[in-house]
Amino acid sequence: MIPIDDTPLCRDGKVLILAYDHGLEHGPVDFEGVPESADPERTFEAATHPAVTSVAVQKGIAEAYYPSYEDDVDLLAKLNGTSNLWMGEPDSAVNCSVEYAAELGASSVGFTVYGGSNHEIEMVEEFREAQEAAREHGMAVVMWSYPRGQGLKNDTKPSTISYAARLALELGADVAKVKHPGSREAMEDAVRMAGRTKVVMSGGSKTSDRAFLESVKQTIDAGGKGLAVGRNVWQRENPERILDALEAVIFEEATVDEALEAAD
Ligand SMILES: O=P(O)(O)OC[C@H]1O[C@](O)(COP(=O)(O)O)[C@@H](O)[C@@H]1O
Repeated sequence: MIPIDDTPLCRDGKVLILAYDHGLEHGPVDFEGVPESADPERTFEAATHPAVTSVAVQKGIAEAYYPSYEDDVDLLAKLNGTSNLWMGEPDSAVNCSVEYAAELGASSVGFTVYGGSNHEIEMVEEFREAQEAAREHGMAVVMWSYPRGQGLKNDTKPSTISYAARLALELGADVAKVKHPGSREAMEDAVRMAGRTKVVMSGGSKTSDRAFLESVKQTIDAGGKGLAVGRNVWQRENPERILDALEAVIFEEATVDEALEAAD
């Protein structure tokens, strides 16, 4: 574990990762509601908001767009990913090395592990290689810890999320990105299981401002350290407005009402 509070991934010990790997993970369907969102520059612009600690993208987007933003935005390079065209048991191809992520200017790396998948063994072995290489480069490691597979029917069950958080600690991640398990108590248990690994909530599909901010608030109140979010920011017509509200909830201990007021 490295002292990630001293890295750009954190601000005051908290984390707000703006994720934009959906073009690979879900495909163009995610850009349909707000067609401008297909342009990566729009998300890089949003990532210049002071609430955002890092932007998480795949190698190709980093190569093509990050050079114009490297002075203003911190880069988290996602090292693996799968398209929605893949119909097999959950798996994720490693498409970028830690060495290349460092060359691209990333200060941290992200890696998906599908615990419980029939491919868990290989994924964990690939994670080991990435985690140890990241240590050599002093880069923080964020695990997208998403238990899923044919044996797992409910991937947001509290016990599953606690296990996801624990997997991240056991395998050496600095940050565990997990789905919201449905209540503050369940998130508290996940935070407890993660020990010194910071827990951040995964944003999920777009919901109302209030519902989304309430889940983030629950995460912070449960001891979580922030959020890794995509659709709930850039699928909005005005990403800046929700980022203002997120800044209030995550970094300023605001209530949801106060945050909504601050954003208006
Ligand atoms: O849970 P799913 O549908 O596989 O979503 C994976 C996507 O969710 C994220 O982990 C977080 O983004 P969202 O906030 O949009 O859910 C992305 O990095 C990734 O592309």
